[in-house]
Amino acid sequence: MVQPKQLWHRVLAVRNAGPLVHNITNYVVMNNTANALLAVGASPVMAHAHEEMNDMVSIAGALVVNIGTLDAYWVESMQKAILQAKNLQKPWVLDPVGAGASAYRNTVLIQLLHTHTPSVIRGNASEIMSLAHTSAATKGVDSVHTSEQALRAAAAVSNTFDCVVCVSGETDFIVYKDTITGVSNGSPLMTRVTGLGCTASAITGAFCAVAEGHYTEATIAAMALMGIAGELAAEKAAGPGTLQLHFLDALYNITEEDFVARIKLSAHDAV
Ligand SMILES: Nc1ncnc2c1ncn2[C@@H]1O[C@H](COP(=O)(O)OP(=O)(O)OP(=O)(O)O)[C@@H](O)[C@H]1O
Ligand SMILES: Cc1ncsc1CCO
Ligand SMILES: [Mg+2]
Repeated sequence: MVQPKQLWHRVLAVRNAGPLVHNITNYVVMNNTANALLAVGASPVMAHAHEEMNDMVSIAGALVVNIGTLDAYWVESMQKAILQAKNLQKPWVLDPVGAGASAYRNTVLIQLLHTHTPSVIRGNASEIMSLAHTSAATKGVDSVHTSEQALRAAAAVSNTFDCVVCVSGETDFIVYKDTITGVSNGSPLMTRVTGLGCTASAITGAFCAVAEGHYTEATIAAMALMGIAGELAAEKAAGPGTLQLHFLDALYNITEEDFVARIKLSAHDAV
């Protein structure tokens, strides 16, 4: 299994390189996501005008596509950006927010996935199960399943699209084909702040930008950083409001000592 120190080096790589991450994301989370990217040392840009998709992807280290607040114009932006990522061989991360909640979301997801296979898909359990057609149940953008329940679906999606799949939850599972790594950090209070899953996907994009193709390890490192920062923040927070503030500070201030002492990794057999 990957060593905590190796993962820490990926945190440092993001801080040192400061990659630009191009996000096409939802109205709800744009500000939190941009601030979280800055806190880990990356540079965010949120953009969706058709006219600038090619230029923006060409200067970015990674593209993150999040379907949280969809409309037809944005879908075309997403397709243009994904095609440019394909042409320039840049990593792209898909956050299938609300997969299964509407027929429109499902149709768009199929279009995006067939435009070019993502490097990583990061979603909650219900979203990943919807992508694998193993369940149609969701509660909008929130999961009604545990991440363990989505493991078989995650493996199926990874095999179908030949990409890394991360299912978040109490334990985050990072799945690539038959390799499954669990990250059991985090706090239940994280589910009471909107868009921390979207933040996880954006940070995964930053880690992929400096990963030189090692997207599984990049995703494990990003999810461990999310979880540990969430734990550190929850220890100081009085509720969701202050969790959000302490979370950004924890992302920014986290040390190798915190990271290595707190990380909870596990290896799992194929399901
Ligand atoms: N019960 C839990 N215990 C600990 N950590 C959790 C728990 N549930 C979620 N997390 C952490 O919260 C973060 C967001 O994951 P979550 O599964 O809530 O995403 P999501 O449903 O896509 O969120 P959103 O749609 O609001 O962006 C991840 O880093 C995950 O590890
Ligand atoms: C609440 C919400 N609705 C659409 S996107 C979003 C942010 C969390 O996914
Ligand atoms: Mg989500």
